Amino acid sequence: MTRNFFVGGNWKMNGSLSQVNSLVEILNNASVPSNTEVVVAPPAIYIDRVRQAVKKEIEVAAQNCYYKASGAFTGEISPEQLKDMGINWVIIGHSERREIFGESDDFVGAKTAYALSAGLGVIACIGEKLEERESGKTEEVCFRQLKAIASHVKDWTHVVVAYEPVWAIGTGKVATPEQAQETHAALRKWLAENVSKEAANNTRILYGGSVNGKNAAELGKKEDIDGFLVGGASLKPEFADIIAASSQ
Ligand SMILES: O=C[C@H](O)COP(=O)(O)O
Repeated sequence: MTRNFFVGGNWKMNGSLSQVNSLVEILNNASVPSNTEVVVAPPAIYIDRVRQAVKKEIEVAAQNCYYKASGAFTGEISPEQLKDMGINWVIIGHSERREIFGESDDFVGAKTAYALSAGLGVIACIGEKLEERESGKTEEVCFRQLKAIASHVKDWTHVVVAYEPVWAIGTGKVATPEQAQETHAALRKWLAENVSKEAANNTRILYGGSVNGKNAAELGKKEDIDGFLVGGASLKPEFADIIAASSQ
């Protein structure tokens, strides 16, 4: 099974209207290899503008959503509303949502299942903190987070897993290709043993954490690294190099 490469750009809470327009221009000029899916996640207020302005080869994602269709949930956006606006992807369970906004493993699992049932593809994020890696708990933490998703989600066809070690996010401390590969392989083995062989073979596992135009190609060569979830560098022209790296 060939897993198509997947490059996600998570803009987080960055950008102004004029910066968003410049980023769209960069994206529209970027060449997207035929084996690569590119999905960018602007702040919610700019999602529709980006969707309308960006070329069709590039999809747009939300950075978060809730797990109800509608109702008194101030500040939230439903998966149904995203679909209504032509959005087909959402990022769920980013470590910033988990850490800053207190999202639990179970909440992340429930939101993932609901978003899938509404027809969205989900980029489901997992990853360990520095102290967890240093105490040898990387796999334990990642497996716990995956298990919470698997307890809600049976069909993984539209799930993309993003492994983002928290210590590598926004720090410039990228995991080495070997470190990332080791964890990705363990995650795939976990999927084979706990979900299905099909899910293990087909599910894209992205690496996220200080990916840039220089390190992307080496990381992307590793067998179990199927793409990236990029933060800071997705706000720069070098994002086009990261997209291109997938074909090297
Ligand atoms: O969602 C993206 C990750 O948090 C990675 O962010 P970064 O590339 O700025 O380290």
